[in-house]
Amino acid sequence: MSPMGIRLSPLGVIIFCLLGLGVIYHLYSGVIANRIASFRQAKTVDLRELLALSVEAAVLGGQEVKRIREENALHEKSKGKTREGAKEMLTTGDLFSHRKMFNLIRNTFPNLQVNSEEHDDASVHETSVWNHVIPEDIRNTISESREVPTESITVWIDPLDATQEYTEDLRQYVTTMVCVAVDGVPVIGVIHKPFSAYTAWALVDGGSNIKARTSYNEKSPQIIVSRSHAGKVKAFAQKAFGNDTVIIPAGGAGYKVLSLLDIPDEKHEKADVYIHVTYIKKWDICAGNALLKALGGHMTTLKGEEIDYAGSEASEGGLVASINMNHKALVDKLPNM
Ligand SMILES: Nc1ncnc2c1ncn2[C@@H]1O[C@H](COP(=O)(O)O)[C@@H](OP(=O)(O)O)[C@H]1O
Ligand SMILES: [Mg+2]
Ligand SMILES: [Mg+2]
Ligand SMILES: [Mg+2]
Repeated sequence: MSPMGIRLSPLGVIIFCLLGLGVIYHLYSGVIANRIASFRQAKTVDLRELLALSVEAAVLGGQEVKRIREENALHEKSKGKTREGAKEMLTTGDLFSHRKMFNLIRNTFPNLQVNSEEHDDASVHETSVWNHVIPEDIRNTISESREVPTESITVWIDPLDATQEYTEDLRQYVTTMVCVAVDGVPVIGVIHKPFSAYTAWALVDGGSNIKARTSYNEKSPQIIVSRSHAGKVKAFAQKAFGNDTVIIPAGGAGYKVLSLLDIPDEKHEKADVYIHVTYIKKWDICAGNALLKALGGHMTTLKGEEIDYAGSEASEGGLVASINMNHKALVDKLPNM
């Protein structure tokens, strides 16, 4: 007899414990499975998968950008001012594209550090997850997977580049962009043009679906610059390359990088060098930097320093981008800011 007068059968105790464990397992099996899955995928990510996911995210974001423009439902507002005092615009296109792009990437790889230009205060539940199907063009170009530690990755998203031009209905300048940096070095770049359904992608030391043009004018380069955040870039370029230098003002950092490459679009302007002299953010330039790097080109600060795509969003020191020319000689021609 037990002290309480109740006799405990050992078999009964065992059955009771097993039942208890069963109930606990039933209640928490989902949680446990998720923990195991996230522990497994916490360690490494395949860059080829991440490239395919980045393309998918840029395309899906682009669909939102296009839809909102076509419905004329931009609801534009100012979210602040740049250091130089220009209005920083936010539209429904930026926000809806952000929701698609950010959530698709985070739902697929919950442990990745993803930095988007936009934020979603409404925290809308967007549950889409990538289907892990790598498109044929990527599989044909990049035959192997490449695993890297998850903790070394920073993803930069620009859900809508050239928002100013988007509000002015200058659709050709608009892009969506995804960039993946490993230890701060840009390795994946995706620039998507929603209004012409064109996507450029590249994985450094892996492959790309875009090439450099066959020739560039190194002596008297045509310089592509910002049209809405120009600062003193025109005088800067003329000081370096002479008063007759052809300056092409254009919207969007993504658009300007593509203008240096061999893009199959007659209407997309062509330039030899891209220069920006005001402050800019890493989501604006990382994808272009990765694309150029993959094709043998360069994007640096105006002093020729590499840009570190880890840490804060700020990129000080302006930028100069070129391909198939002597980048160091180009930097040496630039005046001191
Ligand atoms: N001085 C500045 N401060 C903050 N953002 C800047 C900037 N100059 C350019 N940008 C951003 O860089 C992108 C390209 O600019 P531009 O078209 O003038 O060349 C734009 O991105 P978003 O449209 O994504 O905001 C723009 O907002
Ligand atoms: Mg913006
Ligand atoms: Mg941008
Ligand atoms: Mg943007």
